[in-house]
Amino acid sequence: MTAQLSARGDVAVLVPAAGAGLRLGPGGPKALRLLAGEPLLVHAVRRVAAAPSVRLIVVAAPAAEVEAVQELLAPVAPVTVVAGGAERQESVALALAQVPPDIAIVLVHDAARALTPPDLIESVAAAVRDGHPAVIPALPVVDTIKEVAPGEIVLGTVDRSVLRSVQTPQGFRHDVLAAAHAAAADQLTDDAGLVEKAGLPVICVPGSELAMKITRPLDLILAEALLNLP
Ligand SMILES: Nc1ccn([C@@H]2O[C@H](COP(=O)(O)OP(=O)(O)OP(=O)(O)O)[C@@H](O)[C@H]2O)c(=O)n1
Ligand SMILES: C[C@](O)(CO)[C@H](O)COP(=O)(O)O
Repeated sequence: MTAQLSARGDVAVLVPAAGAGLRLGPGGPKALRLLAGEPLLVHAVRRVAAAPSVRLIVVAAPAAEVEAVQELLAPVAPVTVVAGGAERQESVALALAQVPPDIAIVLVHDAARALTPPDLIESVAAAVRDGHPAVIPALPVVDTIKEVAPGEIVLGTVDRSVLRSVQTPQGFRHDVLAAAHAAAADQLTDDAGLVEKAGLPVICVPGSELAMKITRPLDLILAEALLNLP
């Protein structure tokens, strides 16, 4: 059954899904790879659509797959699909252009974080609603981190107590995200980085292990196990 989005919601969620998935290995665009018989993008969008604050979902699909993705998602939720760009940041900018000015909060997600629970989406949106211009879900770093020089020469050990592993969805005041993208000079790996460069505060809220990014082949096996959790 197609989910209904809330007409009174104040949140748009952008779902960049145009990546090749090179680290996952051969098998086509990552967002269309199957997890328990369904594409990762379907898992991701179903969970986004289940978050009560969401009024609009915009997916950036691989350019050759726009129509296929529209058909794939039609039974899942009402979704706007655009062609993505060569880099994640470009895909986000192309999706952001579809968000009307009356939507106050924009969340930027990854199709690759297919099992992200709706309550994480709500907690990020709530922190933006509470007055934070930029909010990112994050987890403590569990490994010891070394800084290395070329040749894998260890230069030193980084104090991991001040490090966080950052997830999506990352939430922003709409005007803040739009200005950050308009001013972007480099391709960064996340949207909060653009806001940091603009000198605005970014805060972390607790992330979720379920919001893991499916990146390498073992991640698909882990995700399948997570899906089967009671
Ligand atoms: N040009 C791009 C590159 C990435 N993404 C999306 O950004 C998210 C996070 O990127 P990542 O997990 O790195 O995906 P890929 O770029 O596909 O992976 P890889 O780097 O292994 O090729 C994914 O949902 C991916 O589809 C995108 O929309 N457009
Ligand atoms: C946005 C992100 O998921 C936050 O951790 C991450 O930066 C995406 O990086 P990738 O190299 O495109 O996977």
